[in-house]
Amino acid sequence: MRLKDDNDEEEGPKTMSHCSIGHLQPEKSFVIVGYALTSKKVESFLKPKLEGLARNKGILFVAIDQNRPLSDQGPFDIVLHKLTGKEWRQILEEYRRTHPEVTVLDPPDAIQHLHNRQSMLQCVADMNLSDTYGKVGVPRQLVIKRDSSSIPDAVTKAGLILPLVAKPLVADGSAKSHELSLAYDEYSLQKLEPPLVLQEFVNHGGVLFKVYIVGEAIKVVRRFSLPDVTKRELSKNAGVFRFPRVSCAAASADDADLDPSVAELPPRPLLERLAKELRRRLVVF
Ligand SMILES: Nc1ncnc2c1ncn2[C@@H]1O[C@H](COP(=O)(O)OP(=O)(O)OP(=O)(O)O)[C@@H](O)[C@H]1O
Ligand SMILES: O=P(O)(O)O[C@H]1[C@H](OP(=O)(O)O)[C@@H](OP(=O)(O)O)[C@@H](O)[C@@H](O)[C@@H]1OP(=O)(O)O
Repeated sequence: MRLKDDNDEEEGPKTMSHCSIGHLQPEKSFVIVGYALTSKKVESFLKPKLEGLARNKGILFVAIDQNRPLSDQGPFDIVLHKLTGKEWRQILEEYRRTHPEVTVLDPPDAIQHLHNRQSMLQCVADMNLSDTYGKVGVPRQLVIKRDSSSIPDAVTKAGLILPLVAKPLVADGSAKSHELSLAYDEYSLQKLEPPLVLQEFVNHGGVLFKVYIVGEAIKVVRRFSLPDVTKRELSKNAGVFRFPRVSCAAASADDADLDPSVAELPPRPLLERLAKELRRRLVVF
């Protein structure tokens, strides 16, 4: 896309935020990324450093005004969004229909199943990667749609082993969807609020890896996580413990002096296969 300056009559004024059109070279081609994100996400993601780096590579971020029709804004090469809700979904679908030349990251249909913790893991569970570089699996889990009094029985029938991590079924990015609990005993399970997913707690040495994938690029970061639960702790603890967001950006363990047995990053070939397979199955960019 060619972005000219403000006086260009052909293209009309651009809605620009976080960048000043006056600084642009009139004849330079820019990729224009319209973004629709929560203010929290703008703060954590659209850092001046990222914007500067992007601009040097010919990429401009432009805020989408959610109070104005999307078609009146732009033109965009890419629409980057992380908003949920039926109304926004319809706006994007309509925009995709009328602007097939614009890449929407990601199309609402493609990410719908990621808003539910059961369906989001299904394609991982369905994957049958050979065990050449390490195993890929999901914790054993059970979905409870309603009736908290039925949980202890359902857990016994499913043969799940305590402790269990309880996660809201809906994963829509809201603070509520991040409210996780750890249940140590069967009786306390009735205190949980469906709809939820119950997962067996998997000891993992108090460290986890977050894997970010963009195209062929794979970036792994190390984060502190929940500590292992020992048999002794399990026998002396009871009840449900709510835990705040663990493994967030502030919990980086990239530079921590860790035992090599937990610090070692997952093998690259495994991540590459996983990335390829997930992209194929999820049909996302
Ligand atoms: N089955 C489990 N066994 C042990 N720890 C778990 C389990 N599930 C989640 N955790 C812990 O809870 C944290 C949050 O889990 P969640 O499933 O919400 O991950 P997430 O979706 O990757 O989180 P985020 O939205 O922050 O990226 C994990 O980082 C991990 O520390
Ligand atoms: O809060 P941050 O900006 O850091 O981003 C977090 C992001 O929240 P947001 O996109 O809603 O803001 C989360 O998305 P939802 O599960 O809520 O959809 C999830 O992707 C986390 O892994 C991200 O943490 P990070 O991996 O970057 O540490």
